[in-house]
Amino acid sequence: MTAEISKVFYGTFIHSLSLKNLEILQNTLLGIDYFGKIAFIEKDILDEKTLNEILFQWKFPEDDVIRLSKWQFLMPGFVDTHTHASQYPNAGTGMDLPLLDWLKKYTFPLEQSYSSLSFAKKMYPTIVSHLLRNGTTTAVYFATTHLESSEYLAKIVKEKGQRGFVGKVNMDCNSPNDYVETLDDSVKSTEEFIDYVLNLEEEKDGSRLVYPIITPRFAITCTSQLMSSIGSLAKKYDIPIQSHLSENLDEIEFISKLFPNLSDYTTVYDHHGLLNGKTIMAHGIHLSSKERKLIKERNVGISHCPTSNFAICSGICNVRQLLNEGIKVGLGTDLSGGYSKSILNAVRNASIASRVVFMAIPSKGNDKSFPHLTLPELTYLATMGGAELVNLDQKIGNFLIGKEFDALLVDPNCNKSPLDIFDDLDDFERIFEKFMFLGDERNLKSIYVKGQNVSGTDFEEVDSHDKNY
Ligand SMILES: O=c1[nH]c(=O)c2nc[nH]c2[nH]1
Ligand SMILES: [Zn+2]
Repeated sequence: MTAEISKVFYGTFIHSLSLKNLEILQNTLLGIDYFGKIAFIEKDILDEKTLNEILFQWKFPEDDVIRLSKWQFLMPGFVDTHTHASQYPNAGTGMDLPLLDWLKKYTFPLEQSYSSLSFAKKMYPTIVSHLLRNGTTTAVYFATTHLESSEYLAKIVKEKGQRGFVGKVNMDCNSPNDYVETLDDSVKSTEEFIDYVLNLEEEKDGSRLVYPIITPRFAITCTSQLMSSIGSLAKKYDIPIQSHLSENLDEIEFISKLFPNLSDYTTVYDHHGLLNGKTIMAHGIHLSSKERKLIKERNVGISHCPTSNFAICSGICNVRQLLNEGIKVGLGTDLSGGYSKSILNAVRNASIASRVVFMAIPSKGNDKSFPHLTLPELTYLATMGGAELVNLDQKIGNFLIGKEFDALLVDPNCNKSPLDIFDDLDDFERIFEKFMFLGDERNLKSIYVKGQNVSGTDFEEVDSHDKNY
């Protein structure tokens, strides 16, 4: 017992041990060291004497313990595995067109505005704050093609204390005349961007919270040469890759015309060296079984973005099938195809999407059980599943000793809470389910990344019935 302890919580912890196993730990004491790592977890502490003995061993003052009040709990922070920070100003608008028309009419013109750094300075701090405030402790961002604005987004993510992957977008064809790069510029500025992000100041333990991610927008807007070149950069710097895959039927048809010698959309990315265990592909709705097999073989993760899929009518991803086939899945908000910045909203729409898939397939025989995504599965996708996609599952995603403490202190009983608790009826499992389906940022009393409370000054104080903090 050598680690110095910086924080100790006592109360209820809810987290995923696996897709099927949601663990609820009550009367639990959890300590965090000065590097933000979980140093100890002691379960079933039912009396003050035992509690004090443990605190004494860890040389931690009893008065400094953060005691959660009745019905409060801590859960792992959310991982948003796919979102476009640049598109936030359009969130909640422009849901009347399918993908390719939507890009042309609404999305490309907005993204072009980020050629101005002062526009980026107005927008990016707001979106990063909103995501954090909604419990997203790790986010995987698309910026735009613009180097300076993309660097600024990475700087803001770092300053606000969020864990993040930031991508400067690459696009050198099939794009508007005023929003397209040359092959050379695209590759050069991407390498400059990587260098900038990798040189942002490290954490006190030498690790980093913000990483660059290679971001070919999608195979429609990238030439073969561009995809191969930035695939090489991903290899050279050993950094992750993100893009879009099989979102919309017109998109897939366009791809087959652009790459007639390659058998399908997934193979296009594979051919250009873009598929590996650090690749995140958004959507993956209309994949053939051959494509799913390749995705599994390459250990690529799929970011399921149901709100976006419903809003711009792209289709409904059969997540159950992906999971059954052993493909990694996380959740994404996909702003602004998706209108909501909250992973809680993605959880709810993932639940609905899975029920729609079930209803669209005529039920067979006597088995009337729903193959919809369950609460433990949805929780896993929003936390551990996301951590797997960003290859941080050994570091974050649940509460195990040695992991970094990325967590949400949830107060289901806060002032103006969107959910009601009935003491005679409810238990922690029901309260947790209510939070996942009814809760919102008002319920998030504190947000921790690597043990630091990042709730910050731009957060409104959430009233509480309890004065322990
Ligand atoms: O949902 C999406 N949002 C985008 O910005 C985009 N670009 C290519 N494909 C895309 N899909
Ligand atoms: Zn997207």
